[in-house]
Amino acid sequence: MSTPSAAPLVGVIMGSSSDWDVMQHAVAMLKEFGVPHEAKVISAHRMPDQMFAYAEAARGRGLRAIIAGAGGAAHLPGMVAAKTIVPVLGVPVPSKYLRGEDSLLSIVQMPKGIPVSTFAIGEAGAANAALTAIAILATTDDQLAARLQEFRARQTQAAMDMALPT
Ligand SMILES: Nc1c(C(=O)O)ncn1[C@@H]1O[C@H](COP(=O)(O)O)[C@@H](O)[C@H]1O
Repeated sequence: MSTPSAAPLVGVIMGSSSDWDVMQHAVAMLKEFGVPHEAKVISAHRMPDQMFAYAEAARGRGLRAIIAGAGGAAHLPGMVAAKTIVPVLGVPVPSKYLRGEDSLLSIVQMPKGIPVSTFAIGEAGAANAALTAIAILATTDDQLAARLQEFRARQTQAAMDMALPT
């Protein structure tokens, strides 16, 4: 589909560098599929002006999906979604005191009209957000669609090959 140096199609943003342990799983999946992407720390709380600028420029820069991860009072995905029509995929990052249940509820309970597609808490959510971004791109990219089908087939085979210690 694209060379790694091509303009990013997917933006991966997170509220803090402390979210990287989780969000790296989204980046790893995008890399595995060869999808041009960028990864940045953007915080609605700590850098609201930069967050607005990022969201406002996203569509014009060619981003087709934004994966936004945050923990605790996780307003980043919703606020980005408020400022762009690029699909926003929200990843709840596990928090220190409430295990990410606060992150999940902060992201998922959006008011009607401003959607954030919300994923599971943690690593699986980050990986699945990337797979959804890839699926969005695959609607107009047959090569990427074929790679996604192969990924699914490998996963099915791995499940069928699972053995139990009997
Ligand atoms: N939820 C947000 C936002 C935001 O939503 O704008 N900005 C930072 N944070 C979150 O604060 C947590 C703690 O951040 P620090 O580790 O930097 O103190 C992180 O999980 C981050 O996503």
